[in-house]
Amino acid sequence: MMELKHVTKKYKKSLALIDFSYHFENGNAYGILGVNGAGKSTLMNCIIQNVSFDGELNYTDLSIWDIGYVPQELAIYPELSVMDNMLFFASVYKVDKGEARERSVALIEKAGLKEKISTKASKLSGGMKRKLNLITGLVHDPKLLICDEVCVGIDPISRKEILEYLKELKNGGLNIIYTSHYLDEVEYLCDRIVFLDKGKLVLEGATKKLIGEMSDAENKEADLSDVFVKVLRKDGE
Ligand SMILES: Nc1ncnc2c1ncn2[C@@H]1O[C@H](COP(=O)(O)OP(=O)(O)OP(=O)(O)O)[C@@H](O)[C@H]1O
Repeated sequence: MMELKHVTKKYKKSLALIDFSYHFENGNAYGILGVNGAGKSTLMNCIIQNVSFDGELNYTDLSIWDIGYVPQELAIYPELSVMDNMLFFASVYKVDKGEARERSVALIEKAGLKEKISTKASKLSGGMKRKLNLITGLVHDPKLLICDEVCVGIDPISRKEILEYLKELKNGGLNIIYTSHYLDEVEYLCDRIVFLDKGKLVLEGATKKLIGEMSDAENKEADLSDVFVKVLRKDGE
């Protein structure tokens, strides 16, 4: 799908990503994990070329138009209705008008927002805004969906529905790069995990394998949060 080689992103006062090299392969959901400030959003911003960086980024069988990006900060238009937000994002991606309408209605229904289809985004609840934010990233039927903390503020039932939907899309061939501090989400959805620490890739591996190794080592039923703590907790913490 794409390869990053020696990618480094320097902001004025910080090195957010340091010499990051990784080959993202088709058919996977990748979880990007790290503590606050580890460089997760920066990595995503490099992948969608939202920021300048040093190093190489090569998409192999996709283009920037095949990527859907759902940012951590809401990126919807408050004065536009739910439907018009969808149609706006579809037009950005040059989706045919008829197709855009059809896909938008289907996604709005899937997100449980059918009754709000004509409501201005500003009048939605926080969780509904999040759902709209997510489905705008899917309106052009991307090959890769990048999700940065998409379930923050969403109630547990809707969160479960969203994750099940993402899993369904993944099983249907959508590649996903996902970051969240809710490790149960990442464990459920992601086949592989990339751990970042202070901008550096410190470990990557298959989710099940990492958890299995941890279970053996600790002689208990471990989960992804055990792996996270083991990999990223510093001595003395
Ligand atoms: N636009 C920016 N200008 C300056 N520094 C930035 C900018 N964006 C991020 N940084 C810095 O880069 C580092 C990595 O930030 P980033 O947002 O990528 O981390 P993160 O892992 O996504 O964190 P979080 O889990 O809190 O969202 C931090 O030190 C942050 O302060």
